[in-house]
Amino acid sequence: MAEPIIEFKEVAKSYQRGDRIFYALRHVNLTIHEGEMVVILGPSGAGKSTLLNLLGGMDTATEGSIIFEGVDITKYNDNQLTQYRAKNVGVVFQFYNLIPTLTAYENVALMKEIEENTLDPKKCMEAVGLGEHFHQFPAQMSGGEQQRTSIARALAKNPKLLLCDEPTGALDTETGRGVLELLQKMSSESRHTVIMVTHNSSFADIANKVIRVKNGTVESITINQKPINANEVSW
Ligand SMILES: Nc1ncnc2c1ncn2[C@@H]1O[C@H](COP(=O)(O)OP(=O)(O)OP(=O)(O)O)[C@@H](O)[C@H]1O
Repeated sequence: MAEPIIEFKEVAKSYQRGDRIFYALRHVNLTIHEGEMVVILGPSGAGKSTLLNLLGGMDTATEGSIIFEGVDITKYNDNQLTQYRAKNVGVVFQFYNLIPTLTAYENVALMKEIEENTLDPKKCMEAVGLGEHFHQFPAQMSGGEQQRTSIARALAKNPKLLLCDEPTGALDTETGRGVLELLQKMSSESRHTVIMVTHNSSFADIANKVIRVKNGTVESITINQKPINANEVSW
């Protein structure tokens, strides 16, 4: 069994709403192992994005501990949290978030300007099957190609955690399946820990671990002994 990469112990995230405290998440206990493909499922407003943001150090917990490789990141100050994100976390969004005035290659290569120890942008683009598209601007690419570019950009950081928020949400089934296959390959072959938030319960079948979130709590965590290949998933 691989080592746990991240653990949540009694984690909560609350907000003050008027004179009340509102919990976006509470009593969250979970363990994610290196190289796992994890799917976080749940209805709108359940707390999925909150969970993803806490995993990525993009938000801070109000209670509990988040242990990454043995260190409690809830104790980090802003600088340490920035370092945590820079070194360990890549994010893929539903609407790609590419810079429209840069080519696909430049969008990926931009990481070199911002982060240390990045991977060769050319190799990252080839890894996602975009070897032929270096010089195209986002507007000249299909949705699937843009999402592959945004995955290549996230991979250029060589992140331990690859966090994906509805990565197929703007894509048709066939193209979405290609993106899921790529993400599954990232976890099984390159040992990236891939954590994906989705509304789509069919994606549970491709994950090693499925975390179901409802009304701000983790309703269940299930392990798939035999995840199906992403090219077989239908929705
Ligand atoms: N900054 C904030 N201030 C106050 N409440 C917030 C804040 N961020 C999130 N919430 C609340 O926390 C709850 C969970 O939100 P979250 O975005 O995590 O849900 P979600 O499961 O990702 O939903 P969706 O699928 O619609 O994106 C919601 O009720 C939301 O209104």
